[in-house]
Amino acid sequence: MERIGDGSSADISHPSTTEFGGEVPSVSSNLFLDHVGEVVLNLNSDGLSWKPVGTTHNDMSECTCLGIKLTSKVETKIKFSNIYAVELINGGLVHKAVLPNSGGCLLGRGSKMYRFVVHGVQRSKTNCSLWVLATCTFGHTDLQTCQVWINRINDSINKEVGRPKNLLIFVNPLSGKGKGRRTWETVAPIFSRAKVKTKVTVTDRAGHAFDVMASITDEELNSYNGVVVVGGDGFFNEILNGLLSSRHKAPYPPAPTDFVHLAENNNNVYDANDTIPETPLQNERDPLLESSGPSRPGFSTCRTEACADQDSIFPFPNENFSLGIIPAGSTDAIVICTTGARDPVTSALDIVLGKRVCLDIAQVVIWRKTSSSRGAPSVRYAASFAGYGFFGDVIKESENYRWMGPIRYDFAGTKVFLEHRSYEAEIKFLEAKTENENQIHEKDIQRSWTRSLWNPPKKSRRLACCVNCSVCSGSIKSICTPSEGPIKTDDTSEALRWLQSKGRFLSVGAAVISCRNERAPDGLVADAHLADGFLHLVLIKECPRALYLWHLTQVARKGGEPLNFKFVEHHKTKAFMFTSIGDTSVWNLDGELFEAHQLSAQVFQGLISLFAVGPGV
Ligand SMILES: Nc1ncnc2c1ncn2[C@@H]1O[C@H](COP(=O)(O)OP(=O)(O)OP(=O)(O)O)[C@@H](O)[C@H]1O
Repeated sequence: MERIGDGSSADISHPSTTEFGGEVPSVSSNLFLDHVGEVVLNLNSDGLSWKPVGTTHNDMSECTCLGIKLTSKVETKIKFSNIYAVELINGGLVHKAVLPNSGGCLLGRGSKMYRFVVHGVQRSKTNCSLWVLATCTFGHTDLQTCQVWINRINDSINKEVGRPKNLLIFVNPLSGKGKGRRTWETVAPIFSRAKVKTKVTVTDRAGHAFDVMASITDEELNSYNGVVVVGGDGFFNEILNGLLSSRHKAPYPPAPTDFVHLAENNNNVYDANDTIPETPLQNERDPLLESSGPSRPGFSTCRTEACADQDSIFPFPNENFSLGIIPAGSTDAIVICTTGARDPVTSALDIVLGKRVCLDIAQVVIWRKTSSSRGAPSVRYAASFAGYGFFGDVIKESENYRWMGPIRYDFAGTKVFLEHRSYEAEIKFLEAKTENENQIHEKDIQRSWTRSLWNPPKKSRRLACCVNCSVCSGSIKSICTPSEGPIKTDDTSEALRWLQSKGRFLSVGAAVISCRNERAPDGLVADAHLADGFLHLVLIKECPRALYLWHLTQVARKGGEPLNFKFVEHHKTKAFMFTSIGDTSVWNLDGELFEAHQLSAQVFQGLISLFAVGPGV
């Protein structure tokens, strides 16, 4: 064991074992810990541990430190994986111990010390999804001793893999009733403390971030470890599309054999198995989006020449590049699904600590905006949800009440619910391996449900996504494995079979993830996972308003069973094609609106890496 210090502090004992699995500590010295007194601080390969001089472990169970009450001896250690910064602070007094029996010599009044702060995190005691900051101030009369400790700790945390060093940040100042900038100011010190370089862009219009992401060269993008969005789901969607639109090369989603798309202007026949063309697909502006800003794009594409000419050096998935979200929006479903909380500090800490999960992404191809349009197809990406009918109408209506802030969704939702509109459509979807099993299971439940309306149905088997989710990690071996998609139509080993649902629908939804949010605590589809490689189609057939209300109340209830109704179909699928018949609603993609008379969608498993740990249960 190596000792740091000039011997001015009290003698240290030489523990033969430590808190870390019996390993002998490599470094140890006596320091003064704020609010505790003199401690023996040990550093070994896992982290730091400390013990007040002259106390036993049992005494430690009552000690107060880190600005919080420590309730057990296990909290007298912190792993390097939970430390994000260490810094020297101005000399000053180290406060006396709060424990009368902390032992050792306490500093007398007026004794000056050099001090350094270890910035760490720990899980909240009341909500296991939340990180709380845990700071620990150590002092010593010798500056050199402090400096050696700082260097040692820094060396160790620099060895932690996957921590970002350089990030591109986009702040939407208008998110969630104008709280984007304030949210960034709250968490910015975490990034500077962790010595993460940030290039911050506060957007000045809708589409600004999309333009930057679409036009930035791959070379410049590669100089960053990721892009962090300070805003809501819609803003994240904008950046996701800016990132992928010009870089993600993949065929269109598979389509039923009878599908042909003839584009009028150039007589091009688009085959669903074509790779998406490199040239801009569509430069029309989406009239639905006009009201939101003067130059908001319909997410066509705006690649600059500089970018268009080069071969992509930006693979997906990309283990060196992750997206991050610091929630500041009105819904923040993606953050809630990926962190289990809606807390800017937790998200910022996940980012600086380099925690990552893989995220499925849906590619949506709009073949026809209206029944008569014959333009070339255009492509968008979604991270959480694509919804039509009720979901589209609510977002469209809510745009008129943006000034209300998040409450606009409740207001618009009530209005649209009372109108009770349904839309005729045909949905063809690929049969998933488990589909038969699901259908049988769901039919059983539906039968029992309709037989006895007053008895609650048997709970369906649910396996919600969680931290270290076995479904997601079973599907994706590591974040650097290539994604499974696209789905191949010529895959003879397992013939693709198309199933169909046709009729009048109150809504058609495809959830990529569970879409948990404050109005739907289990999400729209409770057992949709972050990276299960499936789209979860939820088709709500026309039904009496009272039953639809019943369904909605189940969505809004923790432990509710919104899928267990006769008029609700739930299908896990890899791809689907939607065609409207007659009147059309609008589509809502991660909260963003667009028109589509006909579209197809497929999922890319684990396409994106996101700074998060997954939801606590
Ligand atoms: N400076 C800006 N001015 C106007 N609109 C902007 C600006 N920057 C981004 N936007 C657009 O604002 C829209 C909504 O943003 P965001 O998703 O952050 O907030 P929200 O709608 O309040 O939250 P949520 O999507 O979670 O419901 C996005 O589509 C984004 O393109």
